[in-house]
Amino acid sequence: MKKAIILMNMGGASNYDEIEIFMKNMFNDHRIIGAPPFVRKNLANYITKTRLPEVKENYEKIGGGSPLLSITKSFQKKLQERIGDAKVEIIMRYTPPFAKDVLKRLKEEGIKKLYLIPMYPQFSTTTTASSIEDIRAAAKDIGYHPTIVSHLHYYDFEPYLESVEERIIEGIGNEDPKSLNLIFSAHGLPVRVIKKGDPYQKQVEAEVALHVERLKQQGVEFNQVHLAYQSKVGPLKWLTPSLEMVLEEIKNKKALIYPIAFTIDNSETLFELDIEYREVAQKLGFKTYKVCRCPNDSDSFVRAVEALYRQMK
Ligand SMILES: C=CC1=C(C)c2cc3[nH]c(cc4nc(cc5[nH]c(cc1n2)c(C)c5CCC(=O)O)C(CCC(=O)O)=C4C)c(C)c3C=C
Ligand SMILES: [Fe+2]
Ligand SMILES: [Fe+2]
Repeated sequence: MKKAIILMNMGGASNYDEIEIFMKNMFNDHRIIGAPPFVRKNLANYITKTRLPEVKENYEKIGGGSPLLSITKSFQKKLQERIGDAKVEIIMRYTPPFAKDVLKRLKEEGIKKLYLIPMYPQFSTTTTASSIEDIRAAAKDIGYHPTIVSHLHYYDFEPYLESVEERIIEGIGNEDPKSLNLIFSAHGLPVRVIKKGDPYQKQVEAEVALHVERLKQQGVEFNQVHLAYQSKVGPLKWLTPSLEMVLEEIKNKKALIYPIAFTIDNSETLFELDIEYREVAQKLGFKTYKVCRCPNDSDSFVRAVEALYRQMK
């Protein structure tokens, strides 16, 4: 039977033209903004218009676009080299490649089964659920009825944890870990979303605990370990403590940041963490401020996703 693995992610603006597309699509997603469709459409246009100039400037500082798609393509190529019995495809939620276009092609190619794998380790209704819904709706729209199986999360999957710890150890470099404060920085979410039952925060916390324990077993202990939330937008109350709050409370002024909600580097890691929060840390007098890379297209992460696929029935 002809099969395809679908790597699902949010998307990122690869160039200036895609910034508006990304923002409009994101703010029109009912999983992101829970207002009725008409209100959401107007709100999406308003937020996009007001945020656009600032967001454009931010992307300029990381070379004019998000690296999310290009790194994902490299990951796709490496995964495809290891997988002979299925095609590996990418579907982004807010920027191309869109679900409808990819699925039309797969329908024509006679692909009968889809294995959906999120590039998000923790499940959230705002990310993984939104992508799965989008793919199911697009398939229905074009009259395509493959068997669909989905992986919902892998925050506790050993091969994935290993690929993260490899990056943390790489980030430590020549420093003594006991002199560093490790901050796991997770993309924030409105508290309202968590109160409705979204398991994201619980899964992030559980993953942090697993890393602390596993790193200790590898002889890697830090001065302190923290969990913080980044990327707040809009007036709602979001998860705390924010990364800024945590940086303010650290006494030894030496921080190593690990972006725990992403597997692929993007504007939130390259711009927000590596540029914006670095400036905050410098103002606060940090002597060390390092941001770990995401697993990206590392062999260990490619092997982890291959292992996830092999578990799917
Ligand atoms: C407005 C609400 C938002 C929610 C809820 C949200 C959840 C969420 N997002 C990611 C991953 C990514 N977000 C990225 C960018 C981004 N996210 C929001 C807003 C929400 N995200 C905005 C407005 C933006 C654009 C940048 C900005 O204006 O700050 C990206 C980066 C894409 C790129 O360009 O490289 C990623 C990745 C997760 C994991 C998540 C919930 C758990
Ligand atoms: Fe986001
Ligand atoms: Fe952000």
